[in-house]
Amino acid sequence: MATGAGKADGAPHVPVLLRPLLDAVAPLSGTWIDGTFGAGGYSRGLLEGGAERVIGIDRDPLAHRMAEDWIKDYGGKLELKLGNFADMDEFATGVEGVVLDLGVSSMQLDIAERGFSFQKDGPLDMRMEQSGESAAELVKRLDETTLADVLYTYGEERASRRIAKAIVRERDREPIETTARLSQIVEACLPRPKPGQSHPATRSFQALRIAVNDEYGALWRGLMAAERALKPGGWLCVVTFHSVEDRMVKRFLQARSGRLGTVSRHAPVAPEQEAQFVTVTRKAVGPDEDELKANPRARSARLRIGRRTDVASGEVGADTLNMPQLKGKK
Ligand SMILES: C[S@@+](CC[C@H](N)C(=O)[O-])C[C@H]1O[C@@H](n2cnc3c(N)ncnc32)[C@H](O)[C@@H]1O
Repeated sequence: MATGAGKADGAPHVPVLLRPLLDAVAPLSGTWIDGTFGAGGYSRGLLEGGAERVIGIDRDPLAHRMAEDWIKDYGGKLELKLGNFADMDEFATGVEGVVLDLGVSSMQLDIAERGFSFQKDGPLDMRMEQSGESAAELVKRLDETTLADVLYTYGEERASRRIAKAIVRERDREPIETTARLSQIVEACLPRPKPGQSHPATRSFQALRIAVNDEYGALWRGLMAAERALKPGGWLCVVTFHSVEDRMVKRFLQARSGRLGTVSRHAPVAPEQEAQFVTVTRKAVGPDEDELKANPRARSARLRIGRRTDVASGEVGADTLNMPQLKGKK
């Protein structure tokens, strides 16, 4: 079996929380959708664990190029589709399971030209699909208030207004076109981090990446698409890397398992509804000590799993999921 999967010019992508996921859904069988193929770590884990077929989806053409060499080793058992997991039920329905391992891969972060990382100087790009509006164009186009809202809502950046003001001031002097320049502008707005704290630009880069790739919109539509794609008894497994995403998945599973509770303390309790899912993980599963030692990137990862019932699907509103909405955006 080829072993080169997942290597770009840096370290290979190490799959996060794969072991607890495989243990929770064992014994594996049938067809699975891996909606975030990346370096194919989950797809290989599923097939080697007993799944009969895996349909991998990735919106980044890089993931496809990097899989070319080794994917044929799996014969027809592993198929890779270029697309968004928000449309996964167009690729397959009646599946045994869906896995989503959200965010970006190490390969994407490691290539400076992709512009995802504040640790590598490159063009301010951040587009997973390598098409559409780049982060540099977004930073150029948005007005100060909307920029601040993006940083606050998508990155939970409390200094959002200060940073947005600095971005607007600096872009008037000279367009902000590189990751290093944006990183310096953000750093200058924030106190120096204490040991163990994350880099000051982490939240701003996360926010812009989420906006550029409409990641929350894709997650919301992807959860509903998974509901349509799964057969009764099928597994929905989602790994998230920050609290806003984790809350969306939690709310989705709560809402769809008839355990919505109160939306806020001012809202009435939602009426019981027929459950489309049974929640398997009441609490999100995080990495254990061994995984943390081996892979520090796993630090913020959280796994949630639900199991599909045989009740027909319906729409889930963005407000039901507490999906972050930018102010003034319909
Ligand atoms: C964290 S990596 C997945 C790594 C993978 N589980 C592995 O073990 O190699 C996330 C991948 O999902 C892709 N991705 C993110 N959002 C997506 C979406 N909405 N549709 C399709 N692919 C997406 C990214 O391009 C990236 O390659």
